[in-house]
Amino acid sequence: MKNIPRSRRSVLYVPASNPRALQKSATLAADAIIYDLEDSVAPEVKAEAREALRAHFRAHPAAGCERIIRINPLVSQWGGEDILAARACNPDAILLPKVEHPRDLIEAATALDEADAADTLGLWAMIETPRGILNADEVARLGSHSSARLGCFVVGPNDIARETGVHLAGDRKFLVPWLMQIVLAARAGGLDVLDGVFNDFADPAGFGRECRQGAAMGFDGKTLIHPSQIDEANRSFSPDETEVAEARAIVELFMRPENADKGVLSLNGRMVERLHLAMAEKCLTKANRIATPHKDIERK
Ligand SMILES: CC(C)(COP(=O)(O)OP(=O)(O)OC[C@H]1O[C@@H](n2cnc3c(N)ncnc32)[C@H](O)[C@@H]1OP(=O)(O)O)[C@@H](O)C(=O)NCCC(=O)NCCSC(=O)C[C@H](O)C(=O)O
Ligand SMILES: [Mg+2]
Repeated sequence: MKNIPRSRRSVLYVPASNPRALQKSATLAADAIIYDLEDSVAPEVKAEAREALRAHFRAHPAAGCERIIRINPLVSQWGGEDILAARACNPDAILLPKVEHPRDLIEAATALDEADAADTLGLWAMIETPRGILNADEVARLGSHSSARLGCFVVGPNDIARETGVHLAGDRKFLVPWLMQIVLAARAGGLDVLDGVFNDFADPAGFGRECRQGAAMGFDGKTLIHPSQIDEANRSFSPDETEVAEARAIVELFMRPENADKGVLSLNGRMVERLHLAMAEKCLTKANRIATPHKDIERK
C-alpha cells in the first residue's frame, strides 16, 4: 500500500461526528481525506461517530481519493473499538495519533495482522509530542522495518504547541527546526510527510504563506481543516509551469545522442548532473499524476 506513488498535496480532516461534513467529503477535490475519531469528536459521541463512519463507508465503498481514518490512541479507552471499526471500513490507511515509539506502530500492526494478513491496510503516524519528535528517526526506521505498512508521517502542530509552549505565529520561526527534524526522519525512512494544519481558516493569505513555506521545507502536502483550503494546497504543492519547463529541458538535454555518455552538462549557465535528471523525471511524473483526474470522485 505505501509504495503506490500518490499525490498527497491536500489532506482534509473530516470529523466523523459531523454528518454534513461527512456527506460533503465525498464531493471534494482533496487528494486525501482523514476521517477523524480523535480530537474533533467529543467523548460523549465517540460510539456514534464510529457508527456514522461505518455507514459512510458502506454508502461509499470506493472513492476517487485516498481515505484514512484517525483513531484514538490504542492505550485510550476508545482505541480498541476504533481500530475494529476502522478496519471494517476498509480505508487505505489508519492514522495513529501521538506516536512516540516504534512499539506504538508494532502494536497497531499486530492488531491489523490478525485480520489483514494481505497487508493492504497502511499505517500513518502523527508526530506531535516532544518524545515523538525526538524519536522520529527511530519510529521511521524501526516502524517501517517491522511493518511494511508504515507509509506517512503527519505533523500535529496544535499538540506540539500544547506540550511545549512554542508559539505557532510569526512564520513558525521556533517550530521550524522541529519540523525539519521530522521531514529528515521521514525521508531517511523512505516515508511521505505531511505538514500540520493552519487553524485560521478565514485567513487565506496566511494559509497560502504557510503552504509555500511547507513546500519549500520538503513536505509532500498539508493537512487541512476546511474545504476552502484545498485549492491553495493543491496549487502550492504542485510543480509550477517554470519547474515543469526546466524539468523538460533537462530531460531533453540528456536525451540527445551526443550526451548519452555524459555525467555533467551545462544548461543556460547552470551545471546539471544525472541526479538533476532524476529530479527532473520525478517532477514530470508528479506533474503527470496531478494532471490525471480522479476518475471515481463523486462530484456534485
Ligand atoms: C473549523 C470548523 C469547525 C468550521 O466549521 P463551520 O463553521 O461549519 O464551517 P463553514 O460553515 O464555513 O462550512 C461550510 C461548509 O463546509 C463544510 N465543512 C466544513 N469543514 C469541513 C470539513 N473539515 N470537511 C468537510 N466539510 C466541511 C460544512 O459542513 C459546510 O457544509 P454545508 O453546510 O453543506 O455547506 C470545521 O471546518 C471543522 O470541523 N473542521 C475540521 C476540524 C477537525 O477535524 N479537527 C481535527 C483535526 S486537526 C488536528 O487535530 C491536528 C493535530 O492533531 C494537531 O495536534 O495539530
Ligand atoms: Mg493532535
